[in-house]
Amino acid sequence: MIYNPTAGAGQLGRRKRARLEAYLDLLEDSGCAVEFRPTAKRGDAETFAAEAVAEKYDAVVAAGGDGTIGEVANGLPANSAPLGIFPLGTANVLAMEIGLPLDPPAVMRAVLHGPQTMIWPGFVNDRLFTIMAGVGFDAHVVRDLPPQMKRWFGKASYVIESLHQLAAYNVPRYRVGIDGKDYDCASAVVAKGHFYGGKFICAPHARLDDPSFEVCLFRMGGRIGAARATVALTLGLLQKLPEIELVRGHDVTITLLGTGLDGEPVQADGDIAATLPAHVRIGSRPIPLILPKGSTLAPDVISRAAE
Ligand SMILES: Nc1ncnc2c1ncn2[C@@H]1O[C@H](COP(=O)(O)OP(=O)(O)OP(=O)(O)O)[C@@H](O)[C@H]1O
Repeated sequence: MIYNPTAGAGQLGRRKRARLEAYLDLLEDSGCAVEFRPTAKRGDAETFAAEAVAEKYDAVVAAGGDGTIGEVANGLPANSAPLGIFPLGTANVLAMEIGLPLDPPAVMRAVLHGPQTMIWPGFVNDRLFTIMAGVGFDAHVVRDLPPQMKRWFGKASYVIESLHQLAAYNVPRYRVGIDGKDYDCASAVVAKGHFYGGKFICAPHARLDDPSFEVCLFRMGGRIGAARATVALTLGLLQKLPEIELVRGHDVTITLLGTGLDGEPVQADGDIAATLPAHVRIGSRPIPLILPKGSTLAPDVISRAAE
């Protein structure tokens, strides 16, 4: 189990540590031998995960938020043990995507007995992501959000930073090439999962187990465009906006339109992963992921739905 002690926010963070202790007790009570590796700094999770070969472990569990899961996934070797999740982060989007509840007994049941599926990660340049990558408004929010504010206010810090950005947003535009066809937009989310920033739906058809992306293009720029998209997303009405376009694809290139804004950020799974220009592609091999029983991504549920 690779554990990020800094994941999660303030008061809630302390409660999350209590949850972690409950996980560990339950695992030990059920007879599991757990090797527990807390991270000391950014990047440690990736280093630890590189040792998680299937011959040595039955599972490698990322205990933290989406950033920690992303680091673990980046480090996993080709013959890795399956990846499990103990959600202890601020947003926990991947846990929501697979339908994983947050209470320790349910999480433990999933890790011990849950089905597995293969998920196809994406890459931004050489950085792996599991849920989504984005440029534009959301990448600016992620880049400029002070870590201390995230610790104090948790999810609310994203709302505060979004309002701050809206007040002074100097919007660039991007050229997004999807499988060879170019689009011009003010923001773009290249999605592997359909949830975004919580239980908000951005790319309704994106699936972790599908080796393709659904790209959500935000055509309207400026503060009004960003504000409309933010409000519509939180109300579940994003797809009703005429300026939103969904495009499926496998290979995405993103460049800045115009000049003068060097170092434009690209966020992946809620952390800054690259600066433009960016090439976003599907990984060359899938990752084995442990699911909760009954997850809509579980292979048996999919085949039952197909019947
Ligand atoms: N010991 C550590 N000290 C400081 N930073 C760390 C440490 N271990 C990991 N990190 C970094 O902490 C960052 C945030 O972690 P993570 O995303 O898991 O939590 P979160 O931000 O609270 O959750 P979420 O991404 O679900 O909102 C990661 O980018 C990771 O690189």
